[in-house]
Amino acid sequence: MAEEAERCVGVVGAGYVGLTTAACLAHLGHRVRCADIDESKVDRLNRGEVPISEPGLPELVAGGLASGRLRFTTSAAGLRDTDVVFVCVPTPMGERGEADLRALEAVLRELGELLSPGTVLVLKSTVPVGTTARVPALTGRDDLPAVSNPEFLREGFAVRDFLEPDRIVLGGDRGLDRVESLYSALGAPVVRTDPASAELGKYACNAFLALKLSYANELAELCEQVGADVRHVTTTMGMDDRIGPAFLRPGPGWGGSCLPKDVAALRRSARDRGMRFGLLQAAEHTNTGQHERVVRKVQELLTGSPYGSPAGARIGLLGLTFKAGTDDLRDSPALAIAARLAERGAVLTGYDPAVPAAKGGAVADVHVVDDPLLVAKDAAALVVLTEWPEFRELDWAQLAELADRPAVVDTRNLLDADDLARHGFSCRGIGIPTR
Ligand SMILES: NC(=O)c1ccc[n+]([C@@H]2O[C@H](COP(=O)([O-])OP(=O)(O)OC[C@H]3O[C@@H](n4cnc5c(N)ncnc54)[C@H](O)[C@@H]3O)[C@@H](O)[C@H]2O)c1
Ligand SMILES: O=c1ccn([C@@H]2O[C@H](COP(=O)(O)OP(=O)(O)O[C@H]3O[C@H](CO)[C@@H](O)[C@H](O)[C@H]3O)[C@@H](O)[C@H]2O)c(=O)[nH]1
Repeated sequence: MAEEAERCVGVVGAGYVGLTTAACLAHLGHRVRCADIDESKVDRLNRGEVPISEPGLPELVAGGLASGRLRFTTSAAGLRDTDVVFVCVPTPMGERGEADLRALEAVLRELGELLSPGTVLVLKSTVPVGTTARVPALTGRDDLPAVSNPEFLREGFAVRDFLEPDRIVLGGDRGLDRVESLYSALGAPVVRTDPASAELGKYACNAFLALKLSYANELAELCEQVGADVRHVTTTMGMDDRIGPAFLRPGPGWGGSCLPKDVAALRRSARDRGMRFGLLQAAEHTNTGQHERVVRKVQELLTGSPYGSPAGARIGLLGLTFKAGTDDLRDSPALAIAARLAERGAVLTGYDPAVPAAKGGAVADVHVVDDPLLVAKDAAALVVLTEWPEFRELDWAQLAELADRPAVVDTRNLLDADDLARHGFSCRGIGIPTR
């Protein structure tokens, strides 16, 4: 990388966003110092061990450490001589749906005490409108330009999305050139705007994705009522350029560490300003209803069997993470559905390729195993909750033999229902004709 590209950049938070930002900026030739309060995480990272599952990230971290361009520290003081600092700490859902900004505010107060005049403070965490404008008050400094630079990466594609973004959004009035120059090698389109529009733009995207998904899930329900196939309906929709094919796959409901909390925070922001934003409320309502619809499908499969209901029935769960390609369990619909089944007395065994049994303690209500065959053993029903492609390749003949009853609810429409029927499985998908 050219010598002039080398800048000293600070990153606070070494999670999905912070670690990806730090490793990718080092890859682009910048000198990066990344701080996190989690000592064991920092130790592991300095040894080149990446604690999250993201394709390409271990290689970038190793490369950054080897070149000396990337270093991890537990102390924000390690960021003293940086010239731009990206804040990437969590902004989880608070008790009333609002974004909990305590970690972010603590970091800003700390940075206010140590940064050199002129250091640009970049908020990459997802924050409600008005947060960037509060940076001078929170740092106690008016010589630190503040820029809103929301992040749009998806888990499982973090490195790719960072290095090939659809757009880079920068909101602020000072320091924008310096931040933009860090990304110049990417050649991505840049939206320059005011901080409020940048902050709201991020929520607007996630909320729109959630609306699209709830729409697809409601359509799927109607398809079942009228005998249509939601896959054909959404193909028809997706071929319209104005709609597009993405985010139309029905499923067990939308989850993950971002969509649910961001929809709730946007709704809260609207409510605080006297606006109801009923569309968001409807999308959330549909989403919790979707968990219940899956439980109902399991119940239907058990009706007429000796079990009659989930009470006391062994139910096997295939997939626990909120989507395939990640090991993240935060706000996973699979776990919400597991909780509802457990409430009705089901005995749950679960398998997920990204969740080793050793980590199974983190999954309430579910006995996590390392072998999908164990999930099927004596099961009254199986439920596919995450769209891991390897589930298609399972030996379904053997699963049928192991199960007490060959019955499956496929919430991702992942499996080949004809193939399953050949092995004697009765199968219920979402919004598709029943086998
Ligand atoms: N995960 C995603 O896909 C994604 C994508 C876009 C935006 N975001 C947003 O980015 C932000 C971070 O999300 P994430 O998923 O990377 O979080 P994360 O939980 O994966 O990581 C956050 C990191 O910050 C550290 N941290 C917490 N408090 C700290 C402090 N006071 N000082 C230093 N470090 C601290 C934690 O130890 C952790 O390592 C959130 O606002 C989120 O909404 C997340
Ligand atoms: O057709 C689809 C697509 C997605 N999902 C579900 O929707 C949820 C969210 O998926 P995805 O958006 O891929 O997950 P994240 O990695 O959380 O990414 C979202 O949240 C991030 C954090 O804000 C943003 O940066 C990303 O742009 C945004 O896509 C998951 O439960 C998916 O299973 C479906 O059910 N059907």
